[in-house]
Amino acid sequence: IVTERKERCKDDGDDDDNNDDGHVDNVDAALVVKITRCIIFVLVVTMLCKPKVATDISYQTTVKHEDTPIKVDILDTSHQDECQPSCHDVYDADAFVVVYSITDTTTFKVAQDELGRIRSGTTANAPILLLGNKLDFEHVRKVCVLP
Ligand SMILES: Nc1nc2c(ncn2[C@@H]2O[C@H](COP(=O)(O)OP(=O)(O)OP(=O)(O)O)[C@@H](O)[C@H]2O)c(=O)[nH]1
Repeated sequence: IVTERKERCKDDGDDDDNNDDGHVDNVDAALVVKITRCIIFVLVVTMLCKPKVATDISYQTTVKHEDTPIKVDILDTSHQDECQPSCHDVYDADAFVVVYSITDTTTFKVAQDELGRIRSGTTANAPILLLGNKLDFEHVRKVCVLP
C-alpha cells in the first residue's frame, strides 16, 4: 500500500506538502504495521482457540458425587480416519469413556486401538470405562461376549 502511494505521488509530480517530509508516508507505514499486527494477532488467537478436529464437541457439565457437585469438562471426540493421538488433547484427561457399538465390529476394533493409545500415553493410569451401546439391537449383535 505504501509503495503504491509513493508511486502515485511520483507520477502526479506531487508537490503536496504533506509528503515533502515523508510524514504522511510514515503515518501510513505505522498504520500498516498496526493493521498487520492486528491481523496476525487475530489469526494466532483463532488458531489456538479452534478445536483440533472440527467435529469434536467440547462442553462443561456438573455431576453429583455423594451430594457434592463436581464440574466436569467433556471432550466428545469424533472418530476420524487416520486420526493420531495428536489430533486430540485428550491424552491429559483425568478419565476416559470409550464407546463402541455392539452391532459394528469396526467400532470395537477402534475402541481397542484407543485403549492401547490411552494406556501407552502419559495417562496410563487414568480410569477407563469401556461401554458397548445399542443393546436394544441385541438381535443384530456383531461383537460377541464370552459366556
Ligand atoms: N438405537 C440406538 N441408537 C443409538 C444408541 N447409541 C447411539 N445411537 C445412535 O447412533 C448414532 C450415532 O451416535 P453418536 O453418539 O453420534 O455416535 P458417535 O460415535 O459419537 O458419532 P461421531 O461423533 O459422529 O463419530 C446416533 O443416531 C444415535 O442416536 C443406542 O444405544 N441405541
